[in-house]
Amino acid sequence: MDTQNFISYSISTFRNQLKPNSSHKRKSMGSLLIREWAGFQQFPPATQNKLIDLLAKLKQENVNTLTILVMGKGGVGKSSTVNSLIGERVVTVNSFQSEALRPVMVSRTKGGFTLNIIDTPGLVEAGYVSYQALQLIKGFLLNKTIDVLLYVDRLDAYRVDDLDKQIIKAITGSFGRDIWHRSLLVLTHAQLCPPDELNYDVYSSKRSEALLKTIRIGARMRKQDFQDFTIPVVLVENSGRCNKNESDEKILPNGDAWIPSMVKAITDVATNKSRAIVVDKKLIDGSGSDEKGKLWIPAILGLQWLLVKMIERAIKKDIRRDTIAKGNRLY
Ligand SMILES: Nc1nc2c(ncn2[C@@H]2O[C@H](COP(=O)(O)OP(=O)(O)OP(=O)(O)O)[C@@H](O)[C@H]2O)c(=O)[nH]1
Ligand SMILES: [Mg+2]
Repeated sequence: MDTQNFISYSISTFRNQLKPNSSHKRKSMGSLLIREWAGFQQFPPATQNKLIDLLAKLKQENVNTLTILVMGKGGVGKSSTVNSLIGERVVTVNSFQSEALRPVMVSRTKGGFTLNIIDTPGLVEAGYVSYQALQLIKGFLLNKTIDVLLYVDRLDAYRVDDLDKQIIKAITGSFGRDIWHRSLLVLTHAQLCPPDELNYDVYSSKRSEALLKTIRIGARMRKQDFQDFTIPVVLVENSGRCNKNESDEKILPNGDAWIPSMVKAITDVATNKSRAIVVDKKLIDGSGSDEKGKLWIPAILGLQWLLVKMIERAIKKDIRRDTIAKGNRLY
């Protein structure tokens, strides 16, 4: 069988396994109950076909499970993106306040393939990075392996600021720089009319470049290292009012059917030869991540103490000298 035939054979075998009348609704994996991916049937047939081909490719690469972590600031569309990807309303979306207080993992299975998506609370609290949220996320991820990170922000925000950089820094400090090799930049609210009559693609790439630069600076990556791999950018429109093409697929203003494009980008990252992020005790405690700087803290504190002592001694000497001089003047 030549390569082309082998690929067609694998895809058709996989298609048969994916037929909708799979007998059972739930599968037991140890104590974890994993549901059949019912939301898959909600996608239009054109999208389903593209996704089946992508899942078949993953299977060829022996990837039977994919665990996707979704992180970003509050209210940027993390949960909505999870719901769009699964094709069901599985996590709560809230318009008026930050909703998720703790991480939630949603698992779905189809034809022997398991998709785990972890939705997380927003990483900002009262204008600062929420280290409490990060701690919660790290605790939740203990003993899990992250295949792909979706770092979510909005396409229709026009600025990047220091807070964005601090968030990237905090993620890098928690999970190590390598997490960015397994990442996608996901930009929601992508059905927009760019300001100042800018062309849609020009506007999107300007916004993407600004955020990618922030990731590079926040993760303290050298320009060269950053150029050696690219963080794919995926545009997403979660709104129910998203435009559709003639095949009923949700499309962006540039005509791209974004759900299959996002799954394709996820598939590429999952098979990009970099290592998945294993969240073990060492990483959680900081020694395995980029928090190695913490080891310097006792030495720095010691040096500070020495400095204070030296200044104290100098002041006392000065006072003593002053008092003797005053005494000499009195006599
Ligand atoms: N128009 C539009 N609205 C969106 C999109 N994504 C999310 N929203 C809306 O933005 C609001 C916040 O969405 P969520 O998905 O709850 O955002 P989140 O990042 O999960 O928020 P937290 O869990 O609070 O951190 C909701 O009103 C969503 O309907 C999008 O792509 N387009
Ligand atoms: Mg949410």
